[in-house]
Amino acid sequence: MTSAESAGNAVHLLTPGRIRELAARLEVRPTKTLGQNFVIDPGTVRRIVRTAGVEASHTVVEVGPGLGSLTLGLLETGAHVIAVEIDPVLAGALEETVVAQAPGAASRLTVIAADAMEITELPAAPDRLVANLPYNVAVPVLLQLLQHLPSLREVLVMVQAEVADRIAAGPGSRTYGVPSAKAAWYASASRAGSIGRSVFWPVPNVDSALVRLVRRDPPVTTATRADVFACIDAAFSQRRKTLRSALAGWAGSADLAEQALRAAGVDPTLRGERLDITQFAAVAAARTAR
Ligand SMILES: C[S@@+](CC[C@H](N)C(=O)[O-])C[C@H]1O[C@@H](n2cnc3c(N)ncnc32)[C@H](O)[C@@H]1O
Repeated sequence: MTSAESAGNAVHLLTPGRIRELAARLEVRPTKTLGQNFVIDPGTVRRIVRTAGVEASHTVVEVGPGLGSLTLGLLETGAHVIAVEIDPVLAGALEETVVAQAPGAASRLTVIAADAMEITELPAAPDRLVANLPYNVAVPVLLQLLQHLPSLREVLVMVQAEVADRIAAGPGSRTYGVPSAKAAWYASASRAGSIGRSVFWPVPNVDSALVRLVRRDPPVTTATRADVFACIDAAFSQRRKTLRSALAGWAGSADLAEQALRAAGVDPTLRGERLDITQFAAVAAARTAR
């Protein structure tokens, strides 16, 4: 490779100064509604990309590229990136930013101006999701993409630390709940590190953390995913109640809930926080089979 070619392949990550400049030029006023806290520290971008294990052969979907900090880090690996951004100003500016910071990488970027909650397919099948998710919709976006993009094998997302704990929690833990049980339908989840507040602009008032999810097969069951998710929602809608009462509305009555629980081999006096995804699937199947 000639030095001119290698210069063309260089990727310049966004520095805090460059981010300020871009934001001023685009007149970006970060909004809380869209969870707009931009990463301004190139070291953090590299850490996320390294932790995600992104390689040149990967096609990565990034939700919420914002000003492009993480997008450039992902492109630096040689991967293809499909970036889905809801804010039309940010979506419209991303390609130009990439051309300026990484001219040789622009052909590996596809920008989609859309709400990630409405994504059911993409122009190419991604094998990775890597994103600094908008915090207010992090869990629904994650579940939406795991559901509609079966090619996704691994996910590394930055979310609010408390949400990371909830996604990664196992049965019996205080933080185990709807996000943990539903995520477990698709993948095994674990915490992959903490991120300090000072790496963002504007500085958020919550701590952040990384969560890794690795796709696995859902439990074998005769119930549909929708049945199982309805059972999970009912079990946690009244967290402090026993499953017999919490599932009464869902099953038709407390007696019917008890029948389904017993048929699935689950003690009706337990609370929902004790059940793993396989047990939720068994309870949902037992009700369907009635
Ligand atoms: C936490 S910021 C991350 C920005 C950038 N990735 C970074 O790390 O600096 C979240 C981004 O998600 C975008 N966003 C918010 N809701 C969205 C949605 N439903 N679909 C797609 N993008 C969304 C915001 O406009 C914002 O750019």
